[in-house]
Amino acid sequence: MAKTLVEHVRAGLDAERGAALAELFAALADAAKQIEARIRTAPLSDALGAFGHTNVQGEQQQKLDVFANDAVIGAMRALPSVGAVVSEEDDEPVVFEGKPDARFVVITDPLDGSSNLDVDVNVGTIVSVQAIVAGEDARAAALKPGTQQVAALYVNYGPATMLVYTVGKGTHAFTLRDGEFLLSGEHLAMPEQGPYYSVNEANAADFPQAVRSYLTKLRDGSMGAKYGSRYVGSFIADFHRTLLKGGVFLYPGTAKAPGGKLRLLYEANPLAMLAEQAGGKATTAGDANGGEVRRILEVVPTAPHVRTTLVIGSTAEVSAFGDVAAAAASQA
Ligand SMILES: O=P(O)(O)OC[C@H]1O[C@](O)(COP(=O)(O)O)[C@@H](O)[C@@H]1O
Ligand SMILES: [Mg+2]
Ligand SMILES: [Mg+2]
Repeated sequence: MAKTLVEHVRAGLDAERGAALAELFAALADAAKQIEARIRTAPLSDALGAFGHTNVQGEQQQKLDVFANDAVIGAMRALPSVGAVVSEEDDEPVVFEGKPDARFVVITDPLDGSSNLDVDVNVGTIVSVQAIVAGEDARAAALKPGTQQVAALYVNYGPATMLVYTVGKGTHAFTLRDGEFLLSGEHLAMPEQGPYYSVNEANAADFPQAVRSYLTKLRDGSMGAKYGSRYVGSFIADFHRTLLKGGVFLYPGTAKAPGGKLRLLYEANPLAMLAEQAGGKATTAGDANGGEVRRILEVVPTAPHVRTTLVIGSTAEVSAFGDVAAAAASQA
């Protein structure tokens, strides 16, 4: 009989911590089941389309962004252990008063891949968990580097609904069946080198020279293999494939977003932790002059919605990017 999510989390940790995180994951899984049910029948209801409000990112919120946000916040509000939620959809942290035993701040992208919602393509939910250290307010607790994450998880609403998590003891996958997330992949190992690169090449003209040289290297076979290209446009879907098959996903700086598009706290950090726990790697993509490439998890966040450039995936490809960027910087 396949292990349930709660059983697996409890089994991997000491009793006290296991119980607290199992309770948190069970509540997140319940929120994910609500979101999954809404997405699955969305074309039959009025669940699709714009909500008619612009969020702190300047993006048109989709109705399902708001639904997913309410589902996650609602589930966290009910838990004594969660002091606040930092969400892509809310300008400021949502702080829950009157919780003396609060020990976690939950940081979330309630619905990732919103541009794909109306066309029935994979979307996801992303969560990072930071501890609230005594005397810290929610915002300070959230603005810690990714190395201090207590846990990270995502849900991929695809042909199957899958939940992938880490608490720093490997990366594990679960599949939803009959209302239960059941273990379907334990201690996932990202291949050291993979067949695909994934980037929005429509922005290629704006990419820093180092990124353009790197993409040429992936295309011309000088990495010892000729790569295929895959880009879904939902970070979760592109990451999930990279986790299972290997390769690399990049979101470098562009003219529109020189500092990158993806958000450090609730997109890059949790997936970087999951990647590293599966033997992969995640770095920034440097700046316009190929400048310093840094381990994502060591970047100190300056604000809840700060963006970052990103290169994430198999060690061979991500390390090769670091080498290309270093060479470009030495010539600059
Ligand atoms: O359309 P672009 O510029 O390639 O951006 C796609 C990226 O934007 C995102 O949709 C941003 O995430 P949200 O949908 O949560 O805002 C990522 O999922 C995806 O990787
Ligand atoms: Mg997102
Ligand atoms: Mg989102």
